[in-house]
Amino acid sequence: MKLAVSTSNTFLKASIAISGSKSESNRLLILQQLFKNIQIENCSDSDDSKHLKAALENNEELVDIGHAGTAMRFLTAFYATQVGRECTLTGSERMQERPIKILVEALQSLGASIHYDAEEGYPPLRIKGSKLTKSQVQIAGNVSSQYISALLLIAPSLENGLQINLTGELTSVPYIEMTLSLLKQLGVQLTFNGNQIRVWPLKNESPITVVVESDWSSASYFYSLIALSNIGSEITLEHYKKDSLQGDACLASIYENFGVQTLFTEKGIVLKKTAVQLKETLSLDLKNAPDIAQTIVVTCFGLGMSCDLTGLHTLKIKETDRLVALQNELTKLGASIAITNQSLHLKSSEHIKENIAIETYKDHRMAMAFAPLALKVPIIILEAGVVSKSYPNFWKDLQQLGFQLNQG
Ligand SMILES: O=C(O)C1=C[C@@H](OP(=O)(O)O)[C@@H](O)[C@H](O)C1
Ligand SMILES: C=C(OP(=O)(O)O)C(=O)O
Repeated sequence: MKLAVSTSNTFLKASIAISGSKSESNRLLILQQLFKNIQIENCSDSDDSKHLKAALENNEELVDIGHAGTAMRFLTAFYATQVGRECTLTGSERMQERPIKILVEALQSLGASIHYDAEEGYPPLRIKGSKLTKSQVQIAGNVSSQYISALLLIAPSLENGLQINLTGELTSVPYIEMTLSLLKQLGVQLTFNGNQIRVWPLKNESPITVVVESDWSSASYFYSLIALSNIGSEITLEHYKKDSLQGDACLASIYENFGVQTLFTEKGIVLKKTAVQLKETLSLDLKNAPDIAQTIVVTCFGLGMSCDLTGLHTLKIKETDRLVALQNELTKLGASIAITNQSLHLKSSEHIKENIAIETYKDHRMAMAFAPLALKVPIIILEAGVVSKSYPNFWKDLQQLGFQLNQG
């Protein structure tokens, strides 16, 4: 689906309810399967969560989780512990290019039976569930935190718990902390000191209802919309809170640089556009919040600001190589941009080219990050349906803000 996106209304006012965090939901779905006593409210309506739910509900031999990175990593660990279960776990073409060796080797060192069906180090995986009796493992922490969360999710179900020794400089740490916080909410005992995490087996499984906070990564597109809109614009986003488990809640302070104020209310957050003196260059290290990098670069471009973003080393192994994708598409719009393997440097530019067709590379965040530019110039988003990976209602919610969407 090709969408021409435009609007003549740069003064925004709306109230929007985004569904639950995909990251929290996917952790809870795995934990619910392991411990049965968990009720989940405001679960994510993302394709990724739907794929994970379907995989957990069906006992099929071939499990295909599409583009869902967390589902791939979390299910690898989960199936490895399910005695009597044997399956092949695979995903989309891109998923088969996203590395998983670090996690597989860690699980194998614990005694898991996992084999590669095609290329070593990548899905599809042939997994035979077994009882893991070892309780110490070493794993690199500098490639993807999802490998560590995958181990943490199964840890309380292991007979002797698990001690994880992390090597290298940790990346995406808030996601590890999110996993630990959810385990603590279930009553799991654990410690996280320096590069060592210890998790004890869960003994008392008392019933618990967890209400998932709405998704902050999805909220980023509304931060960008407000940043690019007129002073006085205001959007309410429901079901957000100040003491979030999601690292992307750092948006609230980052977007102050663009004149976006965040007010925490009973209902959620209210984003308001206020007057601000923009910095010439915004410099940020995003190793703790990689999923909002695309949103931030596009906001800077839309406001004619330059930016230097670092800590982006994980972007190359996500839904697409996001550094290359950003460079290609922003260049088409007239930007001057340079990338390295872990950073991005955008020069300020005064002009944005109109009616440019943005490729989305099967990456939901490319579509959603570029859409707010429609406040400045009409823009075309190719394969716009990709948004459903994390935010199926994105286009509908954008229409609520008065945007015109024409299918071509
Ligand atoms: O654990 C999670 O829920 C996630 C961790 C991050 O991945 P990395 O740790 O690979 O950076 C993030 O980019 C992804 O969208 C979700
Ligand atoms: C990287 C992402 O997801 P995953 O790694 O779970 O596919 C994302 O949602 O931006």
